[in-house]
Amino acid sequence: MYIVMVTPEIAPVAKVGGLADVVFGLSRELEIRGNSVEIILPKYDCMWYGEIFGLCVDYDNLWVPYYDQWIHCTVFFGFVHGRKCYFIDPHSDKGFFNRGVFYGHWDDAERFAFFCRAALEYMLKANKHPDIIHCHDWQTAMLPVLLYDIYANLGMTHPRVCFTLHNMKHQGITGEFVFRETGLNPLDYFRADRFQDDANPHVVNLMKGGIVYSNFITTVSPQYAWDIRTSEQGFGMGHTLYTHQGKFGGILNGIDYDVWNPETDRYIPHKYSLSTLDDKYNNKEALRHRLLMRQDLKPIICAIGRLDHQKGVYLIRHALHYALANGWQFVLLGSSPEQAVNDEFWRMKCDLNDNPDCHIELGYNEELSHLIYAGSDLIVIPSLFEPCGLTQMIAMKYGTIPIVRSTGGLSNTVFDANYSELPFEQRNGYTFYDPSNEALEHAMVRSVGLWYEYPQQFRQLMENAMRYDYSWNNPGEHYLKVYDFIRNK
Ligand SMILES: Nc1ncnc2c1ncn2[C@@H]1O[C@H](COP(=O)(O)OP(=O)(O)O[C@H]2O[C@H](CO)[C@@H](O)[C@H](O)[C@H]2O)[C@@H](O)[C@H]1O
Repeated sequence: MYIVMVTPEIAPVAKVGGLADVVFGLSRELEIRGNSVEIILPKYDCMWYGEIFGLCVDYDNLWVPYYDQWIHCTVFFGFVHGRKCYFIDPHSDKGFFNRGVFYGHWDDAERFAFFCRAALEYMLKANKHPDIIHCHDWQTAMLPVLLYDIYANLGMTHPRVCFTLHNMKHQGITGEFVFRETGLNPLDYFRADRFQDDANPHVVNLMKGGIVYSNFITTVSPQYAWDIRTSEQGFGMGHTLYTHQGKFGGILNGIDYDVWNPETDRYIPHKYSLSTLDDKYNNKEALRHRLLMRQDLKPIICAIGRLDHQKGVYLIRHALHYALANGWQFVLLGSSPEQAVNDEFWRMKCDLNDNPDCHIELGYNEELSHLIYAGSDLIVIPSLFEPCGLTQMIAMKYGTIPIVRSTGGLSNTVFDANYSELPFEQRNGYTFYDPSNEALEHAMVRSVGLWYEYPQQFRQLMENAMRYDYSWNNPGEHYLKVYDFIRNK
């Protein structure tokens, strides 16, 4: 099958969050299974160019409609760790993708609507007729309607569109100008059953339009698929998803075991596996050494991720203080797009600077994250909502036990050591439900209690976690079934 991914991110060159990992890992898996996969994304000025190989011009004369003008674009080609990527570079004084950051500008909707039109124009001109176009999140949600309204009439009748929702919190709320910008008639699309937002009839909801016009919609775990249809976690999209539920389903993400594997990880000093698990503790020593923490008989609890409200920032903060108050160790790696949250954690970092049981690293550091996954005993993930979550799956591969709030994908992947109905061999972590300090403390006490009092059982739990297969193998198969299903329609 010939698949084109249209995406705002791909790891590691253009990564803000887990979406980037998913696009990379899924593309790789699909290729391993004999499919042809190409990836189209914007050519951001802030990409990590050192990881793009053989970057060269693929198509220099692409003219993309924009209101009543045309914008000249150049399309570059390059390999990102073996994946075939096409980067669209618009030459406009608006500097669409030359802003030094990926997102966060007032005209984000306009920038990405343009990207959708440019991606289709490029496929048309370069004579690419994929079986499947796979779009990711609101940034690419204009593509299916543009395909249907404009490009099908120009001969692109073959491709079917799969649209994956990674996070319902960001839906691309904007004004009706995006239709005029991309060559669509607002009267046709600014309607209640199409792009009009359900809560505010005066605004356009790009994600909603993507749902209406795609052939199939997926989200990144079965539980989240349920949550967003039936609860406030849908951020107002429940009704639309209910209406389109016949073409909607949840497929659990995978992680890329080529990147996340303690047996081969180039970023950790001591490789290990199930049979050499003792070597994990050398990484614990190395982590403490690197972060100037004290070597002692204490568990290390870590937290890794975006410090976004979604991730339960107040619970992360509490976990840190609670761990230190009990004489355990804590390592935090994270960053926030919000200045106030960053400032708060900087203050905490300064206050705890001399504490030998704690390290706070603010910013994005891929390499350090590997050592933290390998060197920690436990990872805390108290998310208020979590579409899938990759960090718990990565941690388990490294024998690091997750303590999670049971929501979305976390509840599909982490099974409580004490309370799960599964046999002990299938239990792999600790869960709690109530988003309160007390519920979190209870789960932390249970996990650390086992670590101190019953090390053999704790080790058994680590082995259980490491045995789980959260690779792209199963999800890859599921996505191919979805593609086949819509291709034959
Ligand atoms: N400061 C930092 N330094 C280094 N590495 C860092 C880091 N902060 C985060 N990371 C890494 O980024 C990834 C984050 O994965 P998440 O699942 O938490 O993604 P996120 O919430 O962004 O994405 C959304 O999309 C993904 C993919 O669908 C869903 O799993 C998720 O639930 C949804 O919210 C992990 O690989 C983690 O190690």
